[in-house]
Amino acid sequence: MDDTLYTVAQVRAIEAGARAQLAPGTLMRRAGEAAARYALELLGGRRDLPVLLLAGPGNNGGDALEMAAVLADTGIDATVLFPPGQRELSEEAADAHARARAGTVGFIDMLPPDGEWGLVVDGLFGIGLARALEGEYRDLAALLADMRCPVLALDVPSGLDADTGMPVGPDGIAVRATHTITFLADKPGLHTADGRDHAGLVRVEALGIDPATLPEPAARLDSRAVFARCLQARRHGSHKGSYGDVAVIGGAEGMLGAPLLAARAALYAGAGRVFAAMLGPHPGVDSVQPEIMFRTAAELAFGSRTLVLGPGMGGSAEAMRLLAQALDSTNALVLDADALNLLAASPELMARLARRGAGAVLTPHPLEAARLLGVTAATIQADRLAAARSLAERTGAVVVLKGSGTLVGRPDGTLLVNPTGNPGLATGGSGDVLAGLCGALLAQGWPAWEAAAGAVWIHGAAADWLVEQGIGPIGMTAGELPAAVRAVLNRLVREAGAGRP
Ligand SMILES: NC(=O)C1=CN([C@@H]2O[C@H](COP(=O)(O)OP(=O)(O)OC[C@H]3O[C@@H](n4cnc5c(N)ncnc54)[C@H](O)[C@@H]3O)[C@@H](O)[C@H]2O)[C@@H](O)CC1
Ligand SMILES: [K+]
Repeated sequence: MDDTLYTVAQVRAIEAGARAQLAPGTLMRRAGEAAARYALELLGGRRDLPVLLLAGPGNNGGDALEMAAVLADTGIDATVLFPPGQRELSEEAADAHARARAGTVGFIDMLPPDGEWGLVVDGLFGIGLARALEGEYRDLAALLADMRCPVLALDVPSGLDADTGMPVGPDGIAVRATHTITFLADKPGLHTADGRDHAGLVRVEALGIDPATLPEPAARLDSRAVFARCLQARRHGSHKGSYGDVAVIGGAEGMLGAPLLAARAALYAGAGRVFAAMLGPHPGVDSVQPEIMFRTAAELAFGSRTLVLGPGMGGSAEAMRLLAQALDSTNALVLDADALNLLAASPELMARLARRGAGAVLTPHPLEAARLLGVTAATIQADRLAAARSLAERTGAVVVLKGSGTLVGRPDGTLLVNPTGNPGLATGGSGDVLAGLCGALLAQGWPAWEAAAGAVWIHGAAADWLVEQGIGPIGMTAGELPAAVRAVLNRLVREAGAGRP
């Protein structure tokens, strides 16, 4: 699977390189043909269903015109909505326009109120959108939300920034497509922030460009290939000591749930032994999961345990002392929730984190990331990739920026965008499960990068597995995730070892 993601600037450079070697209009023709093939697929091969194509003023509109001409040639009733006043077409878009006019394509300049379509195609704007959708374009984008048929976006859902996954411009809106066929290369904005909601299912169409000639991508999609080498089948001759200890440090008074969820996740993800080291009073035993060993945080010997700090930890002086001690240790660390808030409030602790070098994974949600960088959560969301990069660089840690299309970044600028998961994870405690899962993978010897990438992918895949069984997304609980994580992890290990005797 091609997992590469390119910025708009990179795509423009790839385009310029390709154009120089091809006859004029070749890329647009290929884009139109590929989109028409995909449309036929989405129509289930039926040629009796009418297709509406919205064509904008730029080359994205040119793609739509080219596509309309191809669809009409195959006998499909294709209608192009080409808003009036768009007369400054590029040469290739003008050619596409002429081809569509010469065939049986119908042209309209207003959306009929009673139109019934088998498919609607969004060819208003692609990567050339320079400001928020306004006027009739905005109205059209909004109208597409009410379509009862599939909506196929060409290249990028109109209005969406392909770099960031946010609508372009203040108060901008973007088309919500069910499918997107994106040209030349995949783009990060289709997979993070609001991107997944707007793009739907993404198909990449390389337009005949050999992927081997592409430059180093700005980011990649997270996939099992990133952590495949860590998926080891268990040896018969092993014992609990072979799989590491995880100690979850948290649970200030009244905040027992978070560390328990993290501890259960660590157990179900295969840690040899799991400790819950509580700052506040604790029950002594978890009757649901009696395998978890309770300790008072102040008395916990760190030893060589993997430490998961933060779930329900609070902001006490004791919490701060434990965090400082952990930062000064050489133990593998996951820092979550309150540990991140403490870090954000203390330049001194931040300096210790930066000094310690590798071996720490930070798992902020956008608000925690905002506190760490001293900005607002809206600023983080406005460019999640930049935020994840900047946090990883400043802290020297592997950073997991949570949210739709979770990002995993490391200090050298390498960035992953996670494609698994669903809105069922938008529930209290799912972050605690992620932290515990990541801790368990570290405890089993996975390096920080693989552990973070693996935890994020598996956590999302576990939620997807639950949804497949009718458990969520509405009402999925964090407590249901650890068993699903276990199922996914075992399946991955089985599949990685398939073929071995
Ligand atoms: N990059 C490539 O190699 C290829 C690009 N193709 C298509 O071309 C697209 C890029 O084409 P363009 O650069 O022409 O860009 P777009 O088609 O995305 O739009 C740019 C046009 O819209 C106008 N515009 C920008 N923002 C506006 C706004 N808010 N309201 C009204 N008008 C606005 C601009 O003045 C310009 O005329 C790609 O997304 C893709 O669909 C394809 O033809 C295939 C090859
Ligand atoms: K579009």
